[in-house]
Amino acid sequence: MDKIILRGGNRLEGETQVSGAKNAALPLLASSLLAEAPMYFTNVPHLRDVTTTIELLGQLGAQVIIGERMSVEVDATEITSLRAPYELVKTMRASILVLGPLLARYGEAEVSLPGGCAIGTRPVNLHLKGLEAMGAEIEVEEGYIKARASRLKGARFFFDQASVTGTENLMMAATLAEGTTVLENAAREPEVSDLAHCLNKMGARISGIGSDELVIEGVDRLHGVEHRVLPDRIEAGTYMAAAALTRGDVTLRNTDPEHVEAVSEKLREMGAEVSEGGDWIRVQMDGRPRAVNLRTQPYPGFPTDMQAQLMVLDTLADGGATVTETVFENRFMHVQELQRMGAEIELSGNTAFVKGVETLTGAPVMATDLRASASLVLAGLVAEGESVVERIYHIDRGYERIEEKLALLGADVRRMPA
Ligand SMILES: CC(=O)N[C@H]1[C@@H](OP(=O)(O)OP(=O)(O)OC[C@H]2O[C@@H](n3ccc(=O)[nH]c3=O)[C@H](O)[C@@H]2O)O[C@H](CO)[C@@H](O)[C@@H]1O
Ligand SMILES: C=C(OP(=O)(O)O)C(=O)O
Repeated sequence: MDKIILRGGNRLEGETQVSGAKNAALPLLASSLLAEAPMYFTNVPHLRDVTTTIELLGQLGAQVIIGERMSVEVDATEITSLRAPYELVKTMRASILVLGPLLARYGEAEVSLPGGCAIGTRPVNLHLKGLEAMGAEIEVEEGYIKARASRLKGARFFFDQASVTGTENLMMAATLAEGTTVLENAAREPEVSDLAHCLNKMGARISGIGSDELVIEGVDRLHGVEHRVLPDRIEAGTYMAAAALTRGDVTLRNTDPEHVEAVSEKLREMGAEVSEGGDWIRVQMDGRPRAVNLRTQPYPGFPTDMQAQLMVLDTLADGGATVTETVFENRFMHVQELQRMGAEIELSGNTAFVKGVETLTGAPVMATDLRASASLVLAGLVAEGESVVERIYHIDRGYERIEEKLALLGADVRRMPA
């Protein structure tokens, strides 16, 4: 397994390009299953989860062509299978996103249950309940969700817990249902809106985009379109944190400042200067961060996918702070590893109490989740001596060439192949 080796202490300076968003690309690729003609996506990030999705679409019988400059064409007009196998779903929970489209277009789907993962149990009960409300018959047998519906019917569905992929799955299913679907307490994440805009270009009739109530009038068919994947706000946030942590000066291009506002606000409270224009953000920092409390919330609140990375700033802050995780029950895998690097953190339930220290020290570390691993890379940028971050395949799920981008900004970092 590849490792990332870092020597801490370099200040990050310069510019980097933000890639397309993983969490937008995955549902967009799945939406190709709804179209009666090929879909063409640009700004698709080169990530392990994207490759897994392409492999899954290929197994279903879609023709996928990977073009130049991160473009991907998906022709799902002649599907040969309606089954998403465990072998692929277990490596990427977002495979559940093929359920809604397959059921809506073909009246049948068999998708492996994703199961839990490092950050919690992560049930899909709301995806299933919503599809049942739309008339689907669903059975769970031998670890597979088996769903059938001759034609889905529009329904009113309330999410008792806002769910990002749940909203995306039901929204995609509803586009081809008979009648109108209303999704209440829908997720408002920008990736949900990006998908909704793409579906409308394909001929869907979705209103309320960006709000917590989506109204979807079903149509008979959707056509193929071209769509550019929106920039990755979590990748952007991670480089913003890296800039602040190393007391650097970094400008991010191809990004949307509005989508990272909650992170920018926290970094400003910590003492960074964050300036922004139409599609760029600059983060400058001098001196030690101030300790700042963090509490994760659905969008537009502070994202759970940035909790681990900003906690690293608190470990080096002047003062103490609490970090409260409200979205997932067990998203503190980074804590033990940060402690091994000298951080002073105490965990109690869903809250971490972080007391800032003067320095972290390099160590061999690893995590079994994407953002926890990213936070360890950030810690390695400032820790004294050498840090070795193992199990880098988790990072490759969500960060494109992280070591190259960081090295171009001045970090002492390299990947050691297995
Ligand atoms: C591919 C993708 O877009 N992944 C993102 C998506 O994950 P994902 O869509 O899986 O996360 P959800 O928004 O569904 O999860 C939010 C909360 O709802 C709960 N829940 C969810 C569905 C369900 O049927 N029942 C239920 O109880 C979950 O356990 C969790 O506590 O949103 C998360 C929250 O912003 C992010 O961390 C992930 O990066
Ligand atoms: C939790 C994440 O992703 P996923 O939902 O794909 O596991 C993430 O991107 O941080």
